Amino acid sequence: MSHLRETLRSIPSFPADLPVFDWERAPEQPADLFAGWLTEAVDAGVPAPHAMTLSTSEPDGRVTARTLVLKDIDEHGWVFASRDDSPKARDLGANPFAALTFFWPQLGRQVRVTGAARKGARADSEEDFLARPETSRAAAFVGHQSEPLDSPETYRDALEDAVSLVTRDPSRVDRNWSTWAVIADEVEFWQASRDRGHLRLKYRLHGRSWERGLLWP
Ligand SMILES: Cc1cc2nc3c(=O)[nH]c(=O)nc-3n(C[C@H](O)[C@H](O)[C@H](O)COP(=O)(O)O)c2cc1C
Repeated sequence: MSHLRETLRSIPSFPADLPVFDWERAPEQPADLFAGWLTEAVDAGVPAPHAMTLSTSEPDGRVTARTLVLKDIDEHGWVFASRDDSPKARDLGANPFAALTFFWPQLGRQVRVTGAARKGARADSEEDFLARPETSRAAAFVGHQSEPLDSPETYRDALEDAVSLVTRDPSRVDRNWSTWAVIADEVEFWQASRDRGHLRLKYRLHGRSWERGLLWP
């Protein structure tokens, strides 16, 4: 057996002490259960508990995924922000369906959110942009996200120019920055159990109300 395979087999996926998921008393709205689990992840000290995997599909059906941070859950859904000229935004322009995956290992929990992503109002995108730290705003102004780069120096020079732009004009907004909301039609909560009696509770939107039921783990 290779050393790597041996190492991988020896790693436990979850700690011994896990919360018990009282699924029968789960709230009617998946967003409420999600907010509770996210708060517990924050309280448990899970690093970057707001980090999530966003999966999209390219026009030819190839699937791509990357990590983003969750910005909010509002009346539309699970909100993230990115550039309009990024590959993910192009994917969503061609096929709005997306999936978000959260994993909070210390609690043995995974949440999967699926639905169509819709671009937020311009005012929301501008508000989100201006709430970002100065260096993040500057990085956005650099642009070219995901395009080939010839050297780190080229990027650093462009970033330096963008930092001075932001310093000179702190209220300047990048019109290419947008928020998006994944309007969930399915949300699945997965709770690990030490004795492998894992629980999966799936919410499905039927018309305007959510139905929920267990899935075989
Ligand atoms: C922890 C973490 C958080 C990130 N948050 C964001 C984000 O909120 N928005 C964003 O555009 N990219 C974010 N990124 C970078 C993306 O993962 C990705 O590299 C970038 O958006 C380009 O993706 P694309 O080529 O699929 O469009 C984050 C990366 C990490 C590791």
